[in-house]
Amino acid sequence: MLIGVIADDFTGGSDIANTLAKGVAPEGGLRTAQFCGVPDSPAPDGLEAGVVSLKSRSCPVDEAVADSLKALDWLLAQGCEQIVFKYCSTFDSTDAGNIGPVAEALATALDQRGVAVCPAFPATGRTVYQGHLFVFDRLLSESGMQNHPLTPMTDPDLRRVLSRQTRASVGVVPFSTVAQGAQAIRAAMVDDFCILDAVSDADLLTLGAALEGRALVTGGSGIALGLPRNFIRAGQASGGQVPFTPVQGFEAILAGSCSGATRGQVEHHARNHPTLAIDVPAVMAGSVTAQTLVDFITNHAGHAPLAYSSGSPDEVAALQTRYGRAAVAAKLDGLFADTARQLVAQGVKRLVVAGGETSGAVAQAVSAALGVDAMQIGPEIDPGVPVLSLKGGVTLALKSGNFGSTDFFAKALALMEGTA
Ligand SMILES: Nc1ncnc2c1ncn2[C@@H]1O[C@H](COP(=O)(O)OP(=O)(O)OP(=O)(O)O)[C@@H](O)[C@H]1O
Ligand SMILES: O=C(O)[C@@H](O)C(=O)CO
Repeated sequence: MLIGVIADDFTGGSDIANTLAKGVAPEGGLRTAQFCGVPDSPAPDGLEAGVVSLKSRSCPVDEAVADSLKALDWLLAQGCEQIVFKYCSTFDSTDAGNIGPVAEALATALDQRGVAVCPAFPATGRTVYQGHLFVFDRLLSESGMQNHPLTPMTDPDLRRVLSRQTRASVGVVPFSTVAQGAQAIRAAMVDDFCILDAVSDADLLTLGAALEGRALVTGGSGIALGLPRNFIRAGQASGGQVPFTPVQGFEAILAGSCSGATRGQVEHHARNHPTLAIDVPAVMAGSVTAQTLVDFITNHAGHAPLAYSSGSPDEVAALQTRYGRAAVAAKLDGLFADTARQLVAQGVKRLVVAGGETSGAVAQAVSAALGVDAMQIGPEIDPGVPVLSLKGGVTLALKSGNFGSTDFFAKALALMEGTA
């Protein structure tokens, strides 16, 4: 392996695996697989990039650092020459972490300064200008992310946000420097951490060239856009993916994301498909369980059934006040994981999941049930979301909360069975 990624959640892992597998013309991408957690055996032969997906975005800082360092050790043991720490394109974190402490631990372990920090992902509207993060035409803090259930983002100034999470120096390489090209960018990367402006894919390709040979890079999936070609041009990689085989069979959609995009997708899907709105107080009381969801799904197999907990910011806030933020999240993650486990036992073939935490819980349950940790990267459903193929003819789609078009759920299921 040449590029090794440590992703702080599973949808983010899928997102960057998709970028690395696709690459850009004319070189194309790298042979890439996504792993559920840190594997305890070597990677399959022939891979050029590997993405270790962790659930380290919202866990305690010490755990996030320890898991990330373990992932680093495994990736280095697979021969990786460049490590990417992948976090959310909306920089999801709190003043306690986990982006700063994890980035700092990785930089120390790899003895790196001048480490790139760039969450830009222009294809989904995330751009960085003068060190400030935008989602389409809004600053991050006015984009809806200020209401996120676990990591509310109320400050769009990434230098300030990251400085609250680390003692290291944080600087900005502004757009005017990025526009001057790779050499100017490299010369300007003098701080411990350097927030890199990028407003287009062309900027990301310039950054990719500037980051050639760096042992550590951090960012959203966009920062990986220009990295495969460095290895392909140097003759170290040849690229090309394992062809995707569509699968038929019973299907389910599970949504735990409360983001605006997911709630729009839920509303759209509910117009023409069987839909179960999960009663969260009943889940907390134990009267709605995984069995409730599985019964609903199996009763509606063949009609794209959706079970969702997604609620509005007011509903989420009320539930968190009543039960505690962590308690609701843990209960719902457990519910979705148990549901996925039972669905695998019943032979589910196509499973679409919305939300990073939710996807982590589900993907871990599915991979454990199937006894696999490597997932092959299939066709892209929407920017940042590929179909994943697992052993046993099971396909997964792990959708970041805010990604995907309104008809994402039906589109994903159709692509999995080759009818899109
Ligand atoms: N109705 C609800 N009330 C309170 N919390 C909820 C509710 N529904 C889901 N949650 C919790 O909110 C969190 C949503 O996070 P998740 O990462 O799955 O989605 P997201 O943040 O929109 O996605 P992403 O991380 O990809 O942007 C989960 O921990 C989930 O358990
Ligand atoms: O970068 C993003 O926005 C996504 O890959 C993600 O990490 C959301 O969970």
